[in-house]
Amino acid sequence: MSLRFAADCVVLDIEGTTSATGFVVDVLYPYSRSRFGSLLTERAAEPAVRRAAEQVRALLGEPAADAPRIVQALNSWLDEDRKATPLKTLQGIVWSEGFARGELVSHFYEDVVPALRRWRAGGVRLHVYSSGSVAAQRAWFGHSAQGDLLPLVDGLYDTENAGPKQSPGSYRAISEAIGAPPGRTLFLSDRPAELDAARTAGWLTAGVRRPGEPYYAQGTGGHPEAGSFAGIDVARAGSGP
Ligand SMILES: CSCCC(=O)C(=O)COP(=O)(O)O
Ligand SMILES: [Mg+2]
Repeated sequence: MSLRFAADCVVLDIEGTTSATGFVVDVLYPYSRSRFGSLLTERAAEPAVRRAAEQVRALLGEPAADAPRIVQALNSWLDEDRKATPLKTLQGIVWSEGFARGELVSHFYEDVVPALRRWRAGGVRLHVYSSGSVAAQRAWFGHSAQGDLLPLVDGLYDTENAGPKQSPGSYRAISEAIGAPPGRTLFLSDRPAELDAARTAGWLTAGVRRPGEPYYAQGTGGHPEAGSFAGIDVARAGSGP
């Protein structure tokens, strides 16, 4: 059964929704883990690295934490899959360089790219909102197995420029930035708590529930449910779904 929405734009979660969590955890996480040491020592003076290191110290409540202590904290957050903003910033630096060198190629479920093209051809704007940093998102969409998907995307949002994904205020901030009414904005995610926050902000929601993903057993928490993007029809509000 298809879900039908009248919406002007779609906002996409990545991990568990457009792409497999297993790929992120098995391929991307080890790639960043093995490079944090050199990033935090050899490149500590780079503004983005220095700023993220300060954010880690603040989160730890340890103003004097040195590079090995920061690396230890990052690795334990990786073990927990904690979506801490400085962890995501540092991963984004490492991953973008890996994608640019051709050492990484991103994964999208096979139903995703045809649906993105279909919705966009119908005049629907596409945005991304992920815990992964904007730099990581840009690299992810720019270096997929299906080619460069960035031309399909109108805007990228993360926990730095929008806020935490389980906070309704973040969705309000994105509505403000993209200039679309909340009631004509559809959020697709695998996590019920994110969908709840989006709905509180007045957005349309659909839970994407894919077998094998961590939130599959939990269900969508009462949000409309789709097993893949193939089962989601989006038409611009006013043009009839
Ligand atoms: C290109 S981002 C890589 C995935 C990632 O690190 C992440 O945290 C994604 O979380 P999401 O909010 O998309 O579920
Ligand atoms: Mg997700």
